[in-house]
Amino acid sequence: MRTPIIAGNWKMNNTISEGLQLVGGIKSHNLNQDVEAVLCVPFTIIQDVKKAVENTNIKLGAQNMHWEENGAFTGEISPKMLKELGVDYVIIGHSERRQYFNETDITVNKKIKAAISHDIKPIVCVGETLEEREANIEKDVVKSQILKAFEGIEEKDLDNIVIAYEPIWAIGTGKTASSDDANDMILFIRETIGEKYGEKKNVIRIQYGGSVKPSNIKELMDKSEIDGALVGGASLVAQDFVDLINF
Ligand SMILES: O=C(CO)COP(=O)(O)O
Repeated sequence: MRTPIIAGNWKMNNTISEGLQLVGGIKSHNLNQDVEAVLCVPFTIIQDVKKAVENTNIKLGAQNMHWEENGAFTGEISPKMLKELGVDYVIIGHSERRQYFNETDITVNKKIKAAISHDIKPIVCVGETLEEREANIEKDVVKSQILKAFEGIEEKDLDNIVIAYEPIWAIGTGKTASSDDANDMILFIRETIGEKYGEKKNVIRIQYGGSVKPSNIKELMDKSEIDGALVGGASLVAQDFVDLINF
């Protein structure tokens, strides 16, 4: 049985005061304890959100990190720094980072390895563009992203890795992949993991992301292969995030 995991990706939103107000709104509700709830917040708020979620089951995540522990990498944040802040999860290879900040399959792979070696759980993002889907190559694209991301990753680490399938055309557009299409791709990702790791494919958790909201979460979560959601816009509204966790 895989524990459902619903993670909010705040992206570049919320000052400290705005973020604390949002967390306060979320905490004022009862949350389904059978669902793992994660907040992936900007670096500037991590310490404050960490304090705010003490004594709750809400987990803390970052949205990116460098793979080195320290060094001459101006503007970067290292896994060691995140670990000291008590971060549980880190999003790796989000499509916005691949698109705007030159994230590649090679850096994604290095970051996954660095996260694991620092005991931070990576949420590894994959997904195709609209052009790739229209050209019917979406599965080739996603398979290639998965195989490159997992290069050199050991079987024992799969318990601590989450994959997020986020079709780029569904992010922030209001267009959700149909629950059948999302389930179909996530099954394909699971089979790809199975080709490399055998039965371990059944333990790795795979989320769907892209315009997930309270009105479509249940249909997605009812699907056999979908273990959770990575949520942008709807995670910025306390009531919506609570409704997602309590789907
Ligand atoms: O990119 C996403 C989460 O990482 C999805 O964003 P939206 O939920 O706003 O479409």
